[in-house]
Amino acid sequence: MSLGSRLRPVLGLLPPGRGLLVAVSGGQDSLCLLKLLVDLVPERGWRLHVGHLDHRWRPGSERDARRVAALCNVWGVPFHLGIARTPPAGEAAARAWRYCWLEQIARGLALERVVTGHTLSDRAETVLFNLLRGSGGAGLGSLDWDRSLGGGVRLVRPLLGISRAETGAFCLAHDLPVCIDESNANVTFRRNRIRLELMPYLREHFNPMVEQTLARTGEILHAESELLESLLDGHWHSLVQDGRLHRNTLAALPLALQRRAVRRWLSVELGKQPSFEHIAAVLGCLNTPNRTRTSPLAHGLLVEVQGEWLGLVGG
Ligand SMILES: Nc1ncnc2c1ncn2[C@@H]1O[C@H](COP(=O)(O)OP(=O)(O)OP(=O)(O)O)[C@@H](O)[C@H]1O
Repeated sequence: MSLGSRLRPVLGLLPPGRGLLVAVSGGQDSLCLLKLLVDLVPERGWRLHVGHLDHRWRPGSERDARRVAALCNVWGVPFHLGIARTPPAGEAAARAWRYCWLEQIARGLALERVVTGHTLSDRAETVLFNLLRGSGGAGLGSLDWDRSLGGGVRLVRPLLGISRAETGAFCLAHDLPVCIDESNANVTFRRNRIRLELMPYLREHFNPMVEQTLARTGEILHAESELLESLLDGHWHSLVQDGRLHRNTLAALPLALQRRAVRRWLSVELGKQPSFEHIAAVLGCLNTPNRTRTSPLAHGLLVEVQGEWLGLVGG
């Protein structure tokens, strides 16, 4: 079956006539995505735009931008370029900058969707990456088809059912000018080691379909995580008041929801994801005497028992 036909079942995420900002790095996944979408424009009537970000991480990075711009010119798709003023320090900063820029451009052009070229292979690698870091279901299922990017813009990943091997073959068959990112071969990055060393090992020695299997695990865990989050939503109102957590309400929840509640509460109050140890420390205060305190969690803040409530105080 062609990749175009494989995409059909998920086209509901990209309704006809909508404005789409396609994030194109110039690599094989996003070029494949762009070509598939361009071919569908006559039928779907989308208003397509392309966004490319130059991190300025390596000399000559502007070459990738020129290549993508040239292709957009040939295909008649408006091209937008974001250039980092100073190169982002690391992957996480780069990702935050990319999504923030893409959302702003999309909003400025009144485009409802940002579309990225994440594949089934990315999803499988994310499951492994987060498993090795010790994530729970939310982290393992974090890469999904569709989520809010903020500002009324949604982030859609239509290639999550298609592997990197397939996007590579597609680009070859259509003679697309794929940009090679040499940093992808650098195995000092943990993600690259998973892709280049761990995944081939697992494929050879454990399961030839390991990518598909892990991607499916990600899909299952995402749905289960959504269910738990919606159950938590139902309790939130009685759990949290004025930034404090109600101890007895928390204690009455099943352990899985207790952990999620504390995780959500601390993420909001601390502005960062808490560790498992922090969550356990807070749950350790469920039956302790008044004024019991945890050790400091972050930014010099710790959790204190305040009668019926758990609150954050400076250490
Ligand atoms: N420099 C870029 N310019 C435009 N889009 C990009 C750029 N880098 C990545 N993207 C978009 O993000 C997709 C995923 O890229 P990549 O796997 O390198 O990012 P990631 O950081 O691993 O993803 P995530 O943001 O989920 O962590 C690409 O297919 C593309 O759509």
